[in-house]
Amino acid sequence: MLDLRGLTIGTDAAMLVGDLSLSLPMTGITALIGPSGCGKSSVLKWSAGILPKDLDGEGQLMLDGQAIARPCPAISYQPQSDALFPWLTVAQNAALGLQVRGLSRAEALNRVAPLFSSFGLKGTEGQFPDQLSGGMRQRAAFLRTVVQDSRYVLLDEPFSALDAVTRLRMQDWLIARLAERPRGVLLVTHDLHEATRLADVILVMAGPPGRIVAEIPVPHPPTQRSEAALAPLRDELKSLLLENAP
Ligand SMILES: Nc1ncnc2c1ncn2[C@@H]1O[C@H](COP(=O)(O)OP(=O)(O)OP(=O)(O)O)[C@@H](O)[C@H]1O
Repeated sequence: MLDLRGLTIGTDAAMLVGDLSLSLPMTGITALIGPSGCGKSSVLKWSAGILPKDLDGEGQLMLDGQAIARPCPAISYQPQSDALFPWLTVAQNAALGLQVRGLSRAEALNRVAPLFSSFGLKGTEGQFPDQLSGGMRQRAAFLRTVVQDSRYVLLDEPFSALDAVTRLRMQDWLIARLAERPRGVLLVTHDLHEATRLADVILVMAGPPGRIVAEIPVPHPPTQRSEAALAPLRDELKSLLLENAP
């Protein structure tokens, strides 16, 4: 279990996140939803240890009950944009997270090479990011994130730039990858269909200052969810978001 306790983030002038706590189980997806600017990305960035220098963050991160320092190898983070470097090939981009963690370039490239096929990227190894479709870029970014084999993954709106069909395919693809290798995922999204389709638990944030106002378990396992069955939950989430709107 990954526990975030008493997180407060602010600038000299304003509190952006106020005394926020959340728990991430070892497996399954926890969605974090809330209005723009309530602090979702800042919570992820602080947890990943990359909060911008002009923000102050105070809080505790606990892994299986032990306080841990950030950044922590057990946690990987995928920022809002796919953040692929245009001057590196897809393989070099995918290997980058491992290099940051201390592997040589050759070792890192060897580690990612066998994964291209299951990530739907076979044949793209030597291409550059701008030669890929949006869905392929997201998969390349996701490959870079998960190849680090961290137990927890923080995903900031990973599918928001994709068209509706590609988004649905990528959601199914994410479920399949997590079934192969279970991890605890914290997924920031603005899309209530995506949250109810993928998540086991939905955390609703309000703010500023950012805080969690509801924690809602999603009924049925992801493979047994129909649009109709999830409609009342989406209505509940909409009401919560509107009630707590700034
Ligand atoms: N580096 C920064 N310096 C000062 N204020 C910042 C900085 N980064 C973010 N903020 C402010 O912190 C608040 C929370 O931003 P954050 O990006 O975490 O929100 P969010 O909920 O993820 O928004 P969105 O859904 O639009 O991505 C916003 O008011 C934003 O303007």
